[in-house]
Amino acid sequence: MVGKDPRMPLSTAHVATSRPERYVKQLISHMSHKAAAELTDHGRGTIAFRHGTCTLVSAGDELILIAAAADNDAVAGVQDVITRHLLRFATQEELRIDWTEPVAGDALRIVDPSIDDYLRAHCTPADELLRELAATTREATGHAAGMQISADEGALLSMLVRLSGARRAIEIGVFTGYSSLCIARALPADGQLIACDVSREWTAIARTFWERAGVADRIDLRIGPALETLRALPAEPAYDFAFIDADKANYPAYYEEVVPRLNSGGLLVLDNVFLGGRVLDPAFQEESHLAMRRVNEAIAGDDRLDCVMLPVRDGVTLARKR
Ligand SMILES: C[S@@+](CC[C@H](N)C(=O)[O-])C[C@H]1O[C@@H](n2cnc3c(N)ncnc32)[C@H](O)[C@@H]1O
Repeated sequence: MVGKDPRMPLSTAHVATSRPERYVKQLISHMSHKAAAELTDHGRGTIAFRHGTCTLVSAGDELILIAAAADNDAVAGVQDVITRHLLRFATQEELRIDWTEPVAGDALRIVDPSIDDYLRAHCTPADELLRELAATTREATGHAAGMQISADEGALLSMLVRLSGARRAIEIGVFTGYSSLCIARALPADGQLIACDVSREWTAIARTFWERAGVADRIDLRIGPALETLRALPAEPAYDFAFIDADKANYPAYYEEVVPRLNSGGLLVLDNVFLGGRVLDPAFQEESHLAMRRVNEAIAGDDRLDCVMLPVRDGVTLARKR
């Protein structure tokens, strides 16, 4: 992180246009003489100026711009350069470029609190056993209990496993077993979940709840660094569902190991892809931030996968193998 306050305000703009891709290319090509400008294969570009960055995304009939810099004045500088050039390039249409007020990455509200209350009130609620597991986790693990997935995310996992008809699943990051329980219960009786974690202490709680739920025989708990566990599995496609929710710095490696092992039509789910909004804010440069940006970028550009990123809790990516 840089300086005392690591946050960098960022601001976005959606520009309606029939030629977003062309503007991304033009901006990148023009700016590459004055700044570090880079174009990816999938219509996204980034321009790193001395005082800030701008990410450009061609999205259907929209050009999405994300400007970030050290302070509001510097954001305004990035906005100004991009706006002026875009208006100059748009000789055949009149563009409207309205930037949002700058906000720091870790101060973003992913979902409005009222919507959040409303959606929680309209999901199938967690049953008694899941509620007891959440309460036991709070009692036994204190602060760490915040790592547990929420009831609505658990319901989403169960729904996805059932919808995908998955039989064989892998989970990376068990903790006290909430997500494993949601996945395992949604598998058929002869289904199997390989559950990876390093902690014997936390997964001991998980085991008691899996027993009580009657799914312990479907769960194969592997204690040890998950990367080693994954690498020890046969490299061919064999799994229908994978959930990644462990140490963030290893997300790119987990993704690399999981995708080849997924069957065609198999689903990869990743939790915490926003890192509390920090992925958007270039001031955050810890290993976990860099890794999450890298994996988000890689998945979006991966021709083996179709993906959507959902604003569920701290961000959930669904990637289906083609
Ligand atoms: C966010 S918690 C998982 C929460 C869980 N999915 C749930 O629903 O409660 C992350 C877990 O990853 C585990 N973990 C961290 N580093 C790991 C590693 N290198 N290999 C395997 N597990 C790891 C931690 O022990 C912790 O239990």
